[in-house]
Amino acid sequence: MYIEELSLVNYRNYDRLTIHFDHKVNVILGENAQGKTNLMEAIYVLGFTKSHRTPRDKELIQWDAEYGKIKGRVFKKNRSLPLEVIFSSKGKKAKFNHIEQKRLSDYIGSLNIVMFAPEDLNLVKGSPQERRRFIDMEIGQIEPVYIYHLNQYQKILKQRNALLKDLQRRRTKDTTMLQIYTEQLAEHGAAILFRRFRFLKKLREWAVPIHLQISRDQENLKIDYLSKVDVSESMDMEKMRDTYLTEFNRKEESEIERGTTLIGPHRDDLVFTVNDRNVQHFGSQGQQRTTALSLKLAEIELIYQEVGDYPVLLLDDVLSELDDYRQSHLLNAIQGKVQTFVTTTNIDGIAHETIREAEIFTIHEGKLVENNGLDR
Ligand SMILES: Nc1ncnc2c1ncn2[C@@H]1O[C@H](COP(=O)(O)OP(=O)(O)OP(=O)(O)O)[C@@H](O)[C@H]1O
Repeated sequence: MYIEELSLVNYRNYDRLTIHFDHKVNVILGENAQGKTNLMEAIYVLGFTKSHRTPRDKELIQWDAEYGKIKGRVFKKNRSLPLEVIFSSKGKKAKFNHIEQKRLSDYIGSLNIVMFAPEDLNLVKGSPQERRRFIDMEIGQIEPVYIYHLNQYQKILKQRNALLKDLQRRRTKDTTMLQIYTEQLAEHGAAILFRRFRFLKKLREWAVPIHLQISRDQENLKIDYLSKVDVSESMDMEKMRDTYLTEFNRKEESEIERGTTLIGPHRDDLVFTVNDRNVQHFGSQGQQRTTALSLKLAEIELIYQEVGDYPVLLLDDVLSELDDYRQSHLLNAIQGKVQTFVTTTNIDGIAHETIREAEIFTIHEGKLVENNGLDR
């Protein structure tokens, strides 16, 4: 799939902008703080209806404007489809093929995106929350029902934690309501966990050989799921739910004492091992970067396998962070098959032929000042 056209109205530092993109590689060139990342973010938001940089949608609307709009035309499966996401003080709306989607989970998946930004290089080293976010976003766009379970889970978790705090304060023994929340949490928790295991199994199939190749046959990558509950990939969803229920019952007293939910997918993590050493704690920066790159490349292939179309790839300021070898591995892997957007302040630092053939858009203060691409 690829984006044919993008229009912005009152989005961040863009008043109005319409761009027609090349279906291969597009370079967004500009000095610092001109709006390169804002443009990448807009594409990301068109796919996910939320930003990768902020949880606050209000920040996406241009200062002093009433609303902000992103419109795009995506070519996939031989059709050109209009997408639209609008933000205002009343909330956000997402339209697919001119029809407003009631639930955002019905919209997500319309445009598949893989983003690789400098902060992703910290995926291995960063907090468990970052790794959970990574799997959640990826599963969500392949299987939107996952988003429904995640949203439900978060809602119930909040209510359950409030109740646990209340029980802690009141020191009551009546846990009828807690039981109801526990059952609901176990149900959605198992739906999440089951899909995470399934996703990881497929991710490994791609990421392990890619990692071996990038490391010139030197590094064996392992990806494990870390849970506080004794669950395994071979369990079915029902068994996972029962395991959660048993564990919640066992932990009930300590949960009330602590006033919070102690187990569940919101506490889980991923562990990356290279040649039997934990990369997070013992990996070199190079190994951590190779791991992040292998995961991103694996994601691209996995989306192709699952949805039958390559996603759009956003490389925000990341190429210059990779050494020449990793840079050309990445660009060789996507060459000719994945529509790619690259931001940079200086194109000279990227020698690869893919970039030399790219369409180049120069951005200055939220305006497209030059489009000197293929017809240079
Ligand atoms: N809601 C908003 N309304 C108007 N302008 C905004 C808004 N949010 C951010 N900006 C402006 O957008 C600009 C930053 O753009 P962006 O983050 O895309 O920079 P960039 O071109 O990627 O630069 P760098 O290379 O430094 O990352 C800043 O000038 C900032 O003031």
